[in-house]
Amino acid sequence: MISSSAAVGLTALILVYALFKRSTRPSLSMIRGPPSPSFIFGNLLELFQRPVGEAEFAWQSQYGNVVRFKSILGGDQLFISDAKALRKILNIAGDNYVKPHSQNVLKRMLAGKGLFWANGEVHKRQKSILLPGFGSKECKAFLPIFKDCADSISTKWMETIESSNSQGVVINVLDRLSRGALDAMCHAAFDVQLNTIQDDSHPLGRKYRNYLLVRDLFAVPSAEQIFMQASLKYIPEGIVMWLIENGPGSRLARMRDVTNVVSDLGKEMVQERATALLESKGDTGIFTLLIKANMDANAKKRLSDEELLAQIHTLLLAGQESIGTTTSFILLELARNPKIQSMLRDEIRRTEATTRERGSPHLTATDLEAMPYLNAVLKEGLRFHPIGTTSLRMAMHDDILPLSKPILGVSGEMIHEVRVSKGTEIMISISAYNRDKDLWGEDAHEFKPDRWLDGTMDGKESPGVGVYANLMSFYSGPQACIGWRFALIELQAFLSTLVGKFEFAMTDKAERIVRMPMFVMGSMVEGEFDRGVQMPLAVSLASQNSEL
Ligand code: HEM
Repeated sequence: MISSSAAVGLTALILVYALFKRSTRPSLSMIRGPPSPSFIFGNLLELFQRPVGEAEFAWQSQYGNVVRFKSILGGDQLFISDAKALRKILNIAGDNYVKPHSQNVLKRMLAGKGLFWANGEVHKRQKSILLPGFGSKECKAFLPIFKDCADSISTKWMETIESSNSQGVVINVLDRLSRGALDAMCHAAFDVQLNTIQDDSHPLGRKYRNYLLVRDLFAVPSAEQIFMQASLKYIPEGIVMWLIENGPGSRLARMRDVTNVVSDLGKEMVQERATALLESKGDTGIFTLLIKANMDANAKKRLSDEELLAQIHTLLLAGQESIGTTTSFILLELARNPKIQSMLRDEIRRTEATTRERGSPHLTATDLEAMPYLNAVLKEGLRFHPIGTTSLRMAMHDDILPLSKPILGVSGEMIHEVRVSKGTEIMISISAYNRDKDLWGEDAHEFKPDRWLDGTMDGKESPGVGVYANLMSFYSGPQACIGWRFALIELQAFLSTLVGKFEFAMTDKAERIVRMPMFVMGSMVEGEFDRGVQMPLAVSLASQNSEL
């Protein structure tokens, strides 16, 4: 156990080192930003203990898309949501902006030395191995798997409604959606059928579900936890990793526990399947790509054993949390906006009817792609509720960031470009970019799928960031989400199936949903934070005739 005097000593060392480092770094003092309520915590408590967007949107509205705020011990950090600056950081000069080790140690602990963690050449090698598995054709081929998972979720919800003997029932929709996303990921990428939708007994299902989000891991961190997390940058990576791997505390123990379960499953899958997969010719399945790279004779293309397990872990983590949470936030918006929900259901029913007429049992990927309202709802959901809300990057060299729109400096002068010096940490705000009124309109803070259909978005100059619909939700540049096509098809399958069959309405608890910043954004009910993440909606069978 680490004694309290050792903790005090470590904190004192951090303090001295942080103050020394700060005095040697050129300041960003020309840039305006919010007053810091505390020298120790800076503005971090506003960002990490309050709902997502509360501080960010207020800063964006008052200071613009580049804001200086305080991290711990008076250190300056930049908060950026300006499209041109983001393009420079992520697309043009990506090699200069790396994931800082304060974040990377956690990512390494959560998912090993995989894509989430990797920087530079290691990242390029790892990504080039996996990319062929995430092409458009490859992802479309997963549609039957996604559809099966959506049908299984429907069956479970149907059983709950029938057993309640009432028209509708309150269901925490996030639960089965997360299980469905985990099952879909395992089946599509690794050909393993967990069936956690039906049965909660699989160890991975039980341990993994909502792993990142539950209260004992990342939800609503205490001030001390926020301080420790921010101070990791002042401690060498090796020491931090040792502390994470050996340190006391229930959060660390839980993280280690889950990592062990995933590693065991990964090793089992590799042992069982490696020989058969290696013999398969021309197979670009995700697991095959990983196994073949692990055996590659060329060291420059090889994936080590440790990296192979890390990719499995990374994909399970990324594929599950993201889809379950995004779908449940979109269902929340549909419950808040019955007219939008009804219009979407009408489009689903019309398309299903056409599909039946041509003798096809299910909507195909082409059908889903051709549904304007479904895709408008999806884009708006991703814009409004991007589950990865921020991402940290650190400048390796001095640089100049161009701006789409000048900002007012502290002395009243207009600033057209921002000078960043080596070591500057940048908080990329995905959520603020996605609400920038210059890009999305004066009603950017409204959930309005019509903006994608009524010409509002036409004729606007492309901001040049993002991989889908100019949104930052899947990030941008070489480190953008590898699974974005996979995610879109899965979201289309989940939404079209579930909204076609069920009607979603608000509940008292749903009125109290707040979006809390965790590793990814989570939905919690005000007054019930001790219950972790949830999305309690009233679910009933949708009437067969829903035309408005
Ligand atoms: C709605 C769904 C999803 C959203 C909004 C989303 C969002 C993101 C974001 C914002 C990042 C960048 C994180 C950062 O560097 O700070 C990212 C990276 C990543 N995502 Fe997703 N994601 C989604 C679904 C998926 C799925 C389904 C998979 C896997 C099948 C996946 C795999 C990954 C991986 C491996 C990375 C790391 C990529 C790299 O560093 O090159 N994601 N995702």
